[in-house]
Amino acid sequence: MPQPSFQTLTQACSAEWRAYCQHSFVQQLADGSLPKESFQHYLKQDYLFLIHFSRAWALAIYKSRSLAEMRAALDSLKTIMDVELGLHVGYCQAWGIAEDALETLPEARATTAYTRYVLDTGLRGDLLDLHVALAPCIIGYGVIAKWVEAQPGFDASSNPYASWAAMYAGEDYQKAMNAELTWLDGRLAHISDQRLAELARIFAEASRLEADFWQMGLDLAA
Ligand SMILES: Cc1ncc(CN)c(N)n1
Repeated sequence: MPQPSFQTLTQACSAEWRAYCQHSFVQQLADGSLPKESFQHYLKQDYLFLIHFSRAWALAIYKSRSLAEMRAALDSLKTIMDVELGLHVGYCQAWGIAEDALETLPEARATTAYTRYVLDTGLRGDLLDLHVALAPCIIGYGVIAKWVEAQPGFDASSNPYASWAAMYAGEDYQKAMNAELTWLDGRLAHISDQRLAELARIFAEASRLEADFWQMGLDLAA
């Protein structure tokens, strides 16, 4: 039997992974038909989401057992704080929403559910539990953005969400995603079947919460 890897997790949770990666929010993003209000609602909640995910990566630093692991988690934290949050602030400024107004937005239930699930999983589990809970986020968006850009209906010159896709398909984000894939593949290679089953449950739940996050954007849900 081949060694377990990140791909083993996506295969074990194929329904949840597909429902997340091929959600209608993503499909509408790719063909440019996503209503602007849905994207705005999503992106404002994502600003709040990223603040909590920064906390989760800070927890990964705390739970690390070596300097190499600490540096890897710090790199992911910096990708969120320096690359992703910058894109969100830029979009919101163009819509006339200042950064301090974003921080005081009320959190939608989907934002609270997902972020607190990941933080709780990391607090009660070990570093691998935490990384698996974070994987649909960091790896999923890199995969989704490449898929969006490869769609025949995607036209970067007219699609209103092209800069969103470009950031996640771009070099900095893809580098962070690949570093996470390498780390996960290395750690998953030697685990037992029982541990794999535990981690697959975490991965499935985090993927389901990602799909709920897209749905929150579509429904403009509070
Ligand atoms: C909900 C969500 N999931 C993932 C990502 C990509 N880090 C994000 N910005 N937002």
